[in-house]
Order: sequence, then structure tokens, then C-alpha cells
Amino acid sequence: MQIVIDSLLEGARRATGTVVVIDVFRAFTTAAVLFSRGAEKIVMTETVDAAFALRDAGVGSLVIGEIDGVKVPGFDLGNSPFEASQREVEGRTIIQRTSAGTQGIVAALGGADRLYAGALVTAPATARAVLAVATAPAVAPARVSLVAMGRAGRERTDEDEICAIHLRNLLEGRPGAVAAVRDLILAGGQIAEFRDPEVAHMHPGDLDICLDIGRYDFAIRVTREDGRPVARPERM
Ligand SMILES: O=C(O)[C@H](CS(=O)(=O)O)OP(=O)(O)O
Repeated sequence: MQIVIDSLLEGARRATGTVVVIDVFRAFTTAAVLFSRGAEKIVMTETVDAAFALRDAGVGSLVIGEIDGVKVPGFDLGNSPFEASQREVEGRTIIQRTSAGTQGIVAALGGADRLYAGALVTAPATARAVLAVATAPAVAPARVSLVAMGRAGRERTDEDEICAIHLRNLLEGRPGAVAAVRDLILAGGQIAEFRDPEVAHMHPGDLDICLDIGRYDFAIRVTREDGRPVARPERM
């Protein structure tokens, strides 16, 4: 198994094999929270207009996400895992548009043999899901691309790069260093905005959820349906 770590939108575009697009802060943590609360599936889109059009067409009933981290006017939810954890979403189809995470999924959809949306909350389950495929005899030589999406898919960020390294440890059979992963991210420059009352869209509760490594026992698998990326929980 060959594991490649790459970054940002360009990395997502060139990713091949089994691909994990990583967005810890916050898109795929939010997606995981919604699945833990019974959401059926999440349709991931690139643009706000596409998200509204899908809702208007009846493809989904809730539209969520952000621009520059801030909830889009007219969306039902922003990109906050904490807010998602307060929402009733049982059985719902959700449409998600974010600045990094869903952009990466759309960019990777064409080149990926198998696609996952990754975050720390789902890291062990994602590694199990990837290993189940990557080590299957029929799928050699296996390549796994881990793509850290960063800020808006344009600027590398600690949490996504560190999540990629943590996933590589798990994929290569090492336990990783859960406390060190948390500590290193918490020492970084992006943490202050979660605690800044002036940055209202970054809820302090988001940080606790995003850094709760292995909180959920499912991976988030993305498949193409009607030409669109659709995410569902996958349990191994
Ligand atoms: O809402 C977020 O936390 C980010 C905003 S940005 O990428 O830093 O502009 O979106 P996400 O797609 O969850 O990284």
C-alpha cells in the first residue's frame, strides 16, 4: 500500500486511488455529527447556487454550510458541529456547501476509485474502512491519497495536515499519538478564533467536538449518484 499525503484543492484534483479528503475544521466534523444524529445522506456541492437549486428541486430538505466560515443567508445551518449537535435531522437528506471540504470532495470525485470525507472524529473508522479495501488481494497495488484541505482549499492548516499524519500512522498499523495530535493542534494559530467572542460563527463547542478523536465509529463514504457526490456513514 502506497500512502501519499497531499494538500489543498490542487491535491484533491490530482488524488488517485482510495482518497480521503480531510477537513477537521469544520465541514466533515459537522457531517459526522449530522450522521450521528440520524441524517440519511449528505449531498455535497461546490456552490451556494447549486445548494439552493438542489433544495428547490426536492433533492434534500436542509441546506447547510458557509462562506468565509459564516452561515449563508437562507441556509438552515452554518458549518458549526456544535449547532449541528443540537439539530433534529433523523432521516433527512442534507445539502452541504463549504469553502474547503465540499470543494475538495467535488475536485476529487473524478480521480478517486473510492472516496471518503475525513476528520479526527472519524479517523479510526476511516482507517479501518480504507484498510478493508486497500489490503484486499483484488485491489493491488493499492494507493491511498490523504488530502488535507486547509483554509478554503488554498492555505495549509495544522489540523488537516496533522490529521493526515495521524491517519497515515493508523493505516500503517501504528496507534498514533492521540494526545500529541490534540496538543499540537491546540498550540496552533487557528485556535484563538474559536474562543474569541467577536468571531461568533466559530462556537467554542466546535473545538471540543472537532478534537474528540475517534468520537464516531463510522467513516464517511462518498459515492457518485446522479453525477453528484453523496456522503453516507460506512461502518466496518
Ligand atoms: O467554516 C469553516 O470552518 C471553513 C471556512 S474556511 O475554509 O476556513 O474558509 O470551511 P471548511 O470547508 O469547513 O473548511
